Amino acid sequence: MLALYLSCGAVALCAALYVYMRRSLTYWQRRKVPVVTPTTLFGNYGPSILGKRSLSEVAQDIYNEHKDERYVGTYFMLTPLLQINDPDIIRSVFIKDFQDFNGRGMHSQPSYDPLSAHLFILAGQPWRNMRVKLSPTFTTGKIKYMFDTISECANHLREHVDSSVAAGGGRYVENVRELVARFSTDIISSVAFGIESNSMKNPDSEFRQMGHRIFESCLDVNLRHLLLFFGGDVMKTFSIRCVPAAVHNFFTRIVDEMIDYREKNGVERADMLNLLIKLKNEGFLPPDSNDTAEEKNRHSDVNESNGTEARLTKLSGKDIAAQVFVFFVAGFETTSTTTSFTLYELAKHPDIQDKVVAEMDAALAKHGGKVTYDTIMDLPYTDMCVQETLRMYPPVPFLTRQAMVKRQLPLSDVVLEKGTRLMIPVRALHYDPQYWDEPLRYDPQRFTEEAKKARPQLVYMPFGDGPRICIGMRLGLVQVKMALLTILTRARVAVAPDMPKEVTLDPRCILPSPVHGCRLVLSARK
Ligand code: HEM
Repeated sequence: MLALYLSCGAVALCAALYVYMRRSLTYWQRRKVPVVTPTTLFGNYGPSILGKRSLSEVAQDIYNEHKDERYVGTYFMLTPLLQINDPDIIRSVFIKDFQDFNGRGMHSQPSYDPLSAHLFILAGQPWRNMRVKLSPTFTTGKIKYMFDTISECANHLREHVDSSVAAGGGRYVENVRELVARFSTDIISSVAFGIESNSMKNPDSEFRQMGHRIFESCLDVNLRHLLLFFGGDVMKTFSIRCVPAAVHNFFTRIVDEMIDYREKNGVERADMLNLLIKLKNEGFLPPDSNDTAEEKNRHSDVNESNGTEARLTKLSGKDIAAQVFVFFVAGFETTSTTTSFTLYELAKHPDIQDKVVAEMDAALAKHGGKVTYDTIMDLPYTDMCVQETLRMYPPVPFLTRQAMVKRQLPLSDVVLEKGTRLMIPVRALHYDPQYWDEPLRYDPQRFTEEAKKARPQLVYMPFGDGPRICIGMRLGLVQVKMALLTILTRARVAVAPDMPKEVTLDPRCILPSPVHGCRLVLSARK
């Protein structure tokens, strides 16, 4: 009898589960939204969940198959995800109707996971307050203020290239992806934490190890990334943090110690931690004499109107830890990916490399042989190359937004429930032949002022757009150009013979990571 009850119970459970799944997977159909047929267990993201294709490549496949639709309903397992293909709708979501779409749909749980309360994850008023506070940290004036620290890291990179070239008798082979990851780690740990991580000299430095732990492709890390987007309730129920315990403990300990040390010893240093400690003690940062007129205006707007609440609230030690943590996470992998892919493309295109190097030599001659902030700003062609790299290899290949209220999707009659997630397939837009002639070809000329004006808005967004645009964009570009200048003024780059002809991205990594690294031959310049 018991066996009969158990069998009936199991059948009823399976039937209920089946009905629930079928109902979940007809969410878009019921709203008359064009839909990509999902599979029962994984929705439309099976290849990505199974580690066969990256999330952004799946979004790109969906885009290519459905690009006549302005938006298309998909499912991440059972979670509805509306993919937006139309740049006009994207513009409304990012800019015009931003107040209703200001979240990313990620989960912050400060009570047991203080590092998750950072700018990238926060939404609504807490995000707004934090953004108002942190924006003055990234102005031109503040980047100039940190420039000497960046230069010091570049000196270590130069010494490394010089000594390796000399040791190799004039040339050597290096995985530049790892090399520039070490350089970026040194910069971010130095400008954000005020700590010399010394990764250039010691590839196993603690900061470099943490970088590996955060982005390594393993089940633990991949699961946390997915849960951050799609499993807030699971994270809450089981008190799961956004990063493994070792990473959490490292960052919280180090920031506590640094704040304590600086406050006790009255230490001031030209870095972000210094600025954040000011935000902790005074609540706001005064404008800098080196800021542009636009930055100064924005600053006074912020302090006089909507910034009042933000101005009065002071940052806590935990807030500081979360923000420097996100500067590290958002700042090191993005810049090192961009630098290494630019070097790779220049190695494949010697004519473009010649033009870049000639421009660098001319800029150095103009600035008395010194690498200053102005030297870096005097590299317009190099900048076009970097922009083209960011088109072909966007370090953040998809973006998300979340409806903060029940409302219509702009320029449509679809009603979105509060909490609905939107997916913006950045990489797919960057490769659409409708906007980019021969998209597989590396061509910096796409970024002349005329070419940029001729293109529709919001088909190119390596830094996102609107009020949530990357806060570290200018700092990131300075870092990338500094690395390029340091390497290319010492050595010529060519693709190593053992590098495959085409780049294959690791399908298990959330950010683009070439499976075979990026092996280049560096030869002393004549
Ligand atoms: C080439 C380098 C970089 C690229 C391509 C990049 C790209 C991006 C993108 C696409 C976003 C999302 C924007 C959106 O949703 O509209 C973002 C946000 C962000 N980035 Fe960057 N980033 C870079 C460098 C940096 C650096 C150096 C830092 C800090 C040191 C940084 C800190 C952040 C932060 C804190 C956010 C969250 C902003 C917010 O939500 O208000 N990024 N970045």
